Amino acid sequence: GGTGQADFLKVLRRKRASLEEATSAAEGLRAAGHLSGVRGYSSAIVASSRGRKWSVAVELFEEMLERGLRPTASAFTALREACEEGGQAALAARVLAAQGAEAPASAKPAPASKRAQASPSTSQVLYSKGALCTRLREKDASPERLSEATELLRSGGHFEETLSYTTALRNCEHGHHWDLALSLLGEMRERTVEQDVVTYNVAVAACGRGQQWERSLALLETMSAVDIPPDFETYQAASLACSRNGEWEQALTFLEIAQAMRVANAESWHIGMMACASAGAWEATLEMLESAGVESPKDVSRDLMCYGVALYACMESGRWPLCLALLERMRREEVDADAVAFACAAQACRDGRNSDAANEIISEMRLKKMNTNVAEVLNEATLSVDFPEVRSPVPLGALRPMAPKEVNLYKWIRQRATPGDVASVIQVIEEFAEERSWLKIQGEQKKELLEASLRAEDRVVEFGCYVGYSSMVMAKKLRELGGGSVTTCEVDAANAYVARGVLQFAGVEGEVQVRVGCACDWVATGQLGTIDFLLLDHRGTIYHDDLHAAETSLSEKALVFADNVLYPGAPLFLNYIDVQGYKIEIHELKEFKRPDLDDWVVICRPPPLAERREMPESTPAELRRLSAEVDAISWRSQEQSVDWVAFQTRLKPIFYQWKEERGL
Ligand SMILES: C[S@@+](CC[C@H](N)C(=O)[O-])C[C@H]1O[C@@H](n2cnc3c(N)ncnc32)[C@H](O)[C@@H]1O
Repeated sequence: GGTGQADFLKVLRRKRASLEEATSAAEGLRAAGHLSGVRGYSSAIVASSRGRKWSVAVELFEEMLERGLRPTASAFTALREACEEGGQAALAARVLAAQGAEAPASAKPAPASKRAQASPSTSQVLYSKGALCTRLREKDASPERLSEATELLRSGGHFEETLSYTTALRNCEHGHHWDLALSLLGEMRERTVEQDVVTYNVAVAACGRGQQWERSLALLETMSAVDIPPDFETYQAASLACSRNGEWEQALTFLEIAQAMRVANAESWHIGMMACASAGAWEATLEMLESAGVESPKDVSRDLMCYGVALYACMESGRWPLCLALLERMRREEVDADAVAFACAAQACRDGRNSDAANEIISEMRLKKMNTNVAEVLNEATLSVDFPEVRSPVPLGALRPMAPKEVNLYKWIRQRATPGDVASVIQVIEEFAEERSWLKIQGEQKKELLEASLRAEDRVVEFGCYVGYSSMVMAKKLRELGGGSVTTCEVDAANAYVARGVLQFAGVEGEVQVRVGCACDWVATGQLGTIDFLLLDHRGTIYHDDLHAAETSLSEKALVFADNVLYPGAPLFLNYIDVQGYKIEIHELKEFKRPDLDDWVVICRPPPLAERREMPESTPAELRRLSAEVDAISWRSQEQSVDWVAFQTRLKPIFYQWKEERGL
């Protein structure tokens, strides 16, 4: 007695557990009645596959089929992978065949000749866990849409362990769906999915963001009832919850508890100070400045951070003389003020009609070569991009050195476009490219072709997100068509953060998820889900490699849409799709805002699953040389200006000859 479903599953999941231990855990599940329905079996199959006990997983699988039960999609996938890993290719093929067979599966798995049919598109539509969780971030999602997303997560077998629930809760936090977060928390308990301190921390945060600070407090009590001790993040989340609701005194109470329990740190202290400052409690803020380094956690000192918050509090409450005194004291204590600190003081003086003092501060800023546009500095200090994948918001200022043009674009959008109106954001980006500086986006003719190529319910994967322009074009089009999802990979973290900010502003964060990293690494994780529409727009000279890696995820109706095939050029990709037997369509058009540069967009369709081949062993030397040249000029173009037109004049005849030879 005493051992619950979660404990047995834990044993099954453990890679180091022996086969005997795993078999008796499965026995334990059966004895306790946890193997009665689809969900119980499927969780056990997923767990034993993760733990590399393919034989246990297969046994459970056979048992399910005998009883006329159909495993969940993730059980199928996990089992197939476990069989493949265990060198059981024939078994893996049988599992695949059973998945392709009509539901519910019959006792006898379908013959292997049905294999080609067993692609994901013949079974139920499978969205990746990430894509479904992303929907929970939509702030104005209807209850029906939210419950559809959670139902898809459940039936897709994505809700089998702690981490998936926690991810969903985190997304609920960002979508302000505190009620859904609480109900998922309850569901975890009912289904005996293990809860940990992180699960509760996220739930506390979700209530806080949903303006339900009292429920946050109630959760702290639940934690002690279920015997999960809070950690420093719990108290931070709780005091942030209070802070968001203007309850600064309550926030300080949590700070005190955290300090008494020795789990407070500098971040906790700053959250407390900000709670006071933003609620207008300037005296309390200044008191905290005094106690910094004295009665505070060890890692706190009277530094720029504390002074900055104090200056902000005094500015907000109109105390300009205090601001001047603070600046003076910073000088004495040799704490260097930054642009934001100066700007707070200058703004306070202006508000107090003391323009002499304000001007003096501004000349000091000028001497230090800081931006002297006070409003702009303050505005940028309050702008940050905030999304579930990072623990705390990323301030725009931190992104500026890495992506100055893109940060300016983001600010442009915030000033000119309408929040939540994706069409206006798309248009403002085009205007920026027209009026300020060129952007490497799929505008004009390319945009039209992209829109015309999408189909309802397409699960789009994009390689090369940049600032999210094409992702938004697709999300908007998919909305018009009635549904679908976009997952986009971006290797440059600064671009990806800007993109997330832009997507959030446009109100499409529920349909688009940004994955930071190399496209091929994301493919390797298997987390991109099934792909109906693959958009290649990252680096032409590696399209063929990344396409090959993604091929096993392509659905039967999959289309590949490749931009920049002629300019700057993707010769090895052309060769690849030709040799592999793709159906190829070439669209001749112009590069965005470059009427002097021709380009090709290639739309192609992979051969049926059964006919797909390995990577060709050799490619013609001429093409490889061409590809190396494209790489070289592309790298050079990042440092200096290059003559693209001349380069094209040389390249074009080779591409057109290739095209003619194939009658395309
Ligand atoms: C032409 S831009 C994409 C434009 C975007 N599709 C649009 O139209 O709005 C190419 C982007 O791909 C990114 N990139 C380059 N190599 C990559 C890789 N291996 N994986 C993911 N992203 C990559 C670059 O950082 C750059 O932001």
